[in-house]
Parts: sequence; structure tokens; C-alpha cells
Amino acid sequence: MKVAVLGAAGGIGQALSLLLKTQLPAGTELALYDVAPVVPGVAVDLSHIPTDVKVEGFGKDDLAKALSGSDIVLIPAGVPRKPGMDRSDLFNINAGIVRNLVDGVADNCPEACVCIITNPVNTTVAIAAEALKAKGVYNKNKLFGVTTLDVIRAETFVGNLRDLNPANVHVPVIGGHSGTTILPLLSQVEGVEFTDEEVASLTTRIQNAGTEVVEAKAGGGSATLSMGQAAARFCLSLVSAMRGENVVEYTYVETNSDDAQFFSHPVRLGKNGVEEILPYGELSDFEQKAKESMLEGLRGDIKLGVEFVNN
Ligand SMILES: NC(=O)c1ccc[n+]([C@@H]2O[C@H](COP(=O)([O-])OP(=O)(O)OC[C@H]3O[C@@H](n4cnc5c(N)ncnc54)[C@H](O)[C@@H]3O)[C@@H](O)[C@H]2O)c1
Ligand SMILES: O=C(O)C[C@H](O)C(=O)O
Repeated sequence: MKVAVLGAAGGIGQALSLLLKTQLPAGTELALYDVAPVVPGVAVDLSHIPTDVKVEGFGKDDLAKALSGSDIVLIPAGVPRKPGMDRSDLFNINAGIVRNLVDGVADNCPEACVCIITNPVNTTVAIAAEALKAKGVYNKNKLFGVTTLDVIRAETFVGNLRDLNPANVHVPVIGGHSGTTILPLLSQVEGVEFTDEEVASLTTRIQNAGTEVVEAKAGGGSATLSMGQAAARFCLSLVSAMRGENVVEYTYVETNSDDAQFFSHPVRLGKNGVEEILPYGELSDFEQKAKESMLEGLRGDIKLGVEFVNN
């Protein structure tokens, strides 16, 4: 098994690579790619941790080598937000970065599962899909937008509110990954009841949690450590699924539903990526209205990505 992290020298990239170095199964290869000259040093640093995961760093001219033979490619490369910005403000820079890196995936490891972290995820996943289609290698079962951070935040906030261990709380989060497109299904949290006021305020907090971090970091970037944890969880779930375990994660994938071309659903992962897209179940009136009012925006975000590659 080989896992590649593209953008490995960044805030997310380093946290994620550390978690993967310590948690991937023995025998896995971990390839770290970045355009930043520090990336070989990050790989040397991690290589001193005594696990049976072989780490190698690759600089800007070595994308092909980094990707060759990869089974899973995680992409957190690109610029993060500063206070006052929306995720969509990152489109101008990050769209081209994702396109180029995914072209590299198509050329060097077209069978790999590709996990997009770079924002705006609602749009960059569509860019990745169109880039893979243009190269004739798109497999909708192997492209994922990583929305796990929304899930772990929702679990943390619910756990804290009810004084429960967040590790034992499960909160479905569907939709996309920005603002109101992030839709936590609080009506489905087992064993916990919320008042209407709590549902409204928790939903808003989960939707704005990224901004909460951006403002707290005051110009120093966005979530990196919690995102590293979220991406590691998603990657390790994918690895377990590829080894035959039964694993379900919420992730932004291409669906056949009427909601939008890409939509976060509970997904049963398997040896070949998406095994089955599961229904997200019954929504409360509040969730149904919230879903209906965000769909147009989400579809617009997706269209922007499709047009970026095709126009
Ligand atoms: N999906 C999510 O839930 C989520 C959560 C947090 C952040 N993000 C997004 O992840 C991205 C990265 O955030 P960060 O905090 O790690 O940023 P960062 O600036 O700390 O790191 C980004 C890294 O990408 C590298 N990079 C830039 N262009 C590259 C290219 N063409 N090839 C390879 N590497 C390249 C940079 O050199 C840098 O090391 C941002 O777009 C951010 O908005 C997504
Ligand atoms: O908010 C951001 O810009 C980064 C990320 O999407 C997050 O949710 O933390």
C-alpha cells in the first residue's frame, strides 16, 4: 500500500503526515510531495519515528515519482483563508493547483483513490472529476471530498453541550463543505434530544466552525491540526476498507440523487473506494428547509468547477 500527500509541508500536510507515519499499517509507503523546499526535511524528520512506515520526500519536479504506484492520494495543497475571506475566495489560486495535481494523478496513478481537502471543496472536487474525465480515467467511486472535519466538530460540540464523551457521539453531516451547505442532522443523534434553540445555535456553530478557527488564528491560516486528524481518520478508514473491513464515513461524492451532483452522504467504503452510497435518512422540518435553501448555492459551486475545466 502506498499513500501520497500532496502539499505535505503545509499546516495540514505536516499534521496529517505525522498521524499517518504513526498509524498506517506496517509496510505502508508514505510519499510526501510539496513545492516548498522544506519537504525533504519534513520527510527526514518523520523518518526518525520508529514505525514500519517508509517515508520519502519529493520536491516540486518529482510529482510523478511521488505519485507512481500510489493507492491513495490526499490533496491539502493550496492557500488557506484569512479573516474576512470566504472559502470561495480561494478559488482563483487553488483551482489551478488542484487541476495540475489531479492531472498528475491521472498520468501516474489513475487507479488511486483521490481525497480532496483543498478549498473550496464544493468546487475543487468537481474540478478534480472533470480533470480526470478529460484524461479518460474518471471513476466516481474513487473521488472523495474530505468533509470529516465537519463530522468531528459536530461530535465535539454536541459532546461538550451534553457533557458526553465526544468520542462516543455520532453526528451525521451531509451536503457540502462551506457555510449553509454544511448540514448537520441533529435530529438523528442517538440518545440526545435538543430544543429548537439548541438545534439552531448548534447548526450555526458547526457551519461557522472553520471561520471560528480562521478568526482565532488572526491571519495565521485556518484549521490544520483538527483537519490533520480528520483527514487521517478518513484515510485510515479507506485503508481499513481496502483491507476488507466494513467502514462507513460521511464524504462528498458523486451521487445519482436529485440534491446535487456532489453531496456528502454516508458511504460504505470498500476495496475499490465507494462500495455503496447509503441514504441519509429522514430529515426534520428544520433540516429539510435548510437543505432546500442551500441546494442552489451548492449546485452553483459545482458548476463553477465543471466550467473551470471545460471552458
Ligand atoms: N476540507 C477541509 O475540511 C479543510 C480544512 C482545513 C483547510 N482546508 C484547506 O486546505 C488547504 C491547505 O491548508 P493549510 O492550512 O495546510 O495551508 P498551508 O499554506 O499551511 O499549506 C499548503 C501547502 O500547499 C503547498 N502547495 C501549494 N501549491 C502546491 C502545489 N502546486 N503542489 C504541491 N504543494 C503545493 C504549499 O507549499 C504549502 O506547503 C487550504 O485550501 C485550506 O482552505 C480544507
Ligand atoms: O474554514 C476554512 O477555511 C478551512 C476549512 O474549510 C475549515 O472548515 O476549517
